[in-house]
Amino acid sequence: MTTEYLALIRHGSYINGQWHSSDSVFSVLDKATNAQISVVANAQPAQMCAAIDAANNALPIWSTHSGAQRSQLLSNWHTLITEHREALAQLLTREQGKPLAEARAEIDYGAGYIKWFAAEAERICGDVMEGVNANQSMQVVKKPVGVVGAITPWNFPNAMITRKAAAALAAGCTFVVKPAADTPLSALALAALAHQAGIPQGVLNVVVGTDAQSMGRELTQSPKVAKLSFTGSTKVGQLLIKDCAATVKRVSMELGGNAPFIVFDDADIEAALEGAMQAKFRNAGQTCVCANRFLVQAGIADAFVAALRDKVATLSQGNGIDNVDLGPLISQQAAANVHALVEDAVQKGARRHTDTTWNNSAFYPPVILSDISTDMHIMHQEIFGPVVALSTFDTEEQAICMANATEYGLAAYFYTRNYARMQRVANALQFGMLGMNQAVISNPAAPFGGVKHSGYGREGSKYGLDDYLSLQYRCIGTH
Ligand SMILES: NC(=O)c1ccc[n+]([C@@H]2O[C@H](COP(=O)([O-])OP(=O)(O)OC[C@H]3O[C@@H](n4cnc5c(N)ncnc54)[C@H](O)[C@@H]3O)[C@@H](O)[C@H]2O)c1
Ligand SMILES: O=C[C@H](O)CS(=O)(=O)O
Repeated sequence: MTTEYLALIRHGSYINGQWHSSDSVFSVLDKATNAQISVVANAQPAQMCAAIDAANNALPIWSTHSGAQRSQLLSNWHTLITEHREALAQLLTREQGKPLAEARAEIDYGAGYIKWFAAEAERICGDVMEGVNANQSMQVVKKPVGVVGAITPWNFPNAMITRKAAAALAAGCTFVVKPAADTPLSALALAALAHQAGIPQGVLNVVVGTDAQSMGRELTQSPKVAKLSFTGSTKVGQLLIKDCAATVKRVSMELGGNAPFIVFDDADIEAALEGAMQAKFRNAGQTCVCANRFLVQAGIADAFVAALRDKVATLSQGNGIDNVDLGPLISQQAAANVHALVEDAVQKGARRHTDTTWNNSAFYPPVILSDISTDMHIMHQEIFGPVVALSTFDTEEQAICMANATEYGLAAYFYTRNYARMQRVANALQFGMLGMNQAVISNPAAPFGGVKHSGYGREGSKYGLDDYLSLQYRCIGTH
């Protein structure tokens, strides 16, 4: 298997159907062992420029492909990804750290977006309408926006690319992506399989390197790039939005989150506990939709914490390539950031319910804290680690107010068996996605995205193509 996943890697950027070397290289490390997996050519801004030119030159060819032809090529890509699922998953686990079972699930999830948009490519429809007078008819035609630039994060190095690329290519756009320097190999493996699938040169380009700022600037400032699709932190998203203003680009922003996980005293507690484990510990807490703030009704809080502690105690932690529940965080520094949030909370009065200690490595142990208050940083920042931060509430109104008290608005979760309460709370929560007695909510058929500082635009679902299409209105004189 090792040879297979290594065979998927090409050691440089994929531009215009060719693999590019560079004057310098950077190492990609196994996140569990810190051993070097591979070295990769470190792209320079000029190579990002070349990728943008390649995508621009490929536009006429690609947009003359019919929807059915684009669909077939996307289906070929999907088939190859599925055939190489295990090799892709092992590669992903090594460069990102997540347990192999989660990596396999991510490959399936990412491939699911390609399958979804292969079908959508054949369903791009406009409108034909009667004119407002006898000698007139009107048409609305959907057209690809053009060259799409994308910048993606390290926490889902496969699915965050396919979630964008599949929609862009289905719409008839061409695509240039800069993945995170921590996890370039999954992106390059996707490029290798896209090449094998017959996706024409220049249609999909992957530019890997460590100089994110310079390469990002090429994307935001090039007049040839019609749209920028970003997934990452809100802080970086805000910078990119500003930088795209000069060329009036369309932007999609999938940004940070601060998800509340509300448990009412009329909830199915066992279901809520299972949901809490799913919503908190996936990818060791490093997902944008992870439960970040647990809000539990006061009367059941002690029992909930005790039962959750018992479940957390069963979690295994270690090298993701083994059969563990929690892998390492993306870096030792990431673990230190999580620890700083825990220490701040404890110093300000939070109560610790786990006797784990951090050994200063990238492996951060699961922690449960209660008595969290609003003066603690952990209440307001993405934890991005396996830490439960729990507060209590008395009334439904208080729970809603606490849940909405954040600048973020990506995902929120709540558990109740009272139908009227379910409707009231759903209507009151200011988030793009709700898990109602459900903790795993992401799938290709769903419109994934947020509001407020979690961004805008939707990925997946029947709405997912809208971000890559523009409308042309045609008023036709029939005299
Ligand atoms: N909403 C979503 O769908 C979603 C999905 C995954 C991750 N995220 C968010 O992403 C963050 C974690 O990922 P991360 O640490 O990679 O985020 P990040 O914002 O630090 O980096 C994301 C990408 O942006 C690039 N980048 C960083 N600074 C840049 C700059 N100045 N100019 C251009 N590009 C730049 C990085 O190289 C990376 O490719 C969290 O906030 C998480 O919530 C959101
Ligand atoms: O971290 C962000 C991802 O979008 C999470 S999910 O896999 O889409 O739920």
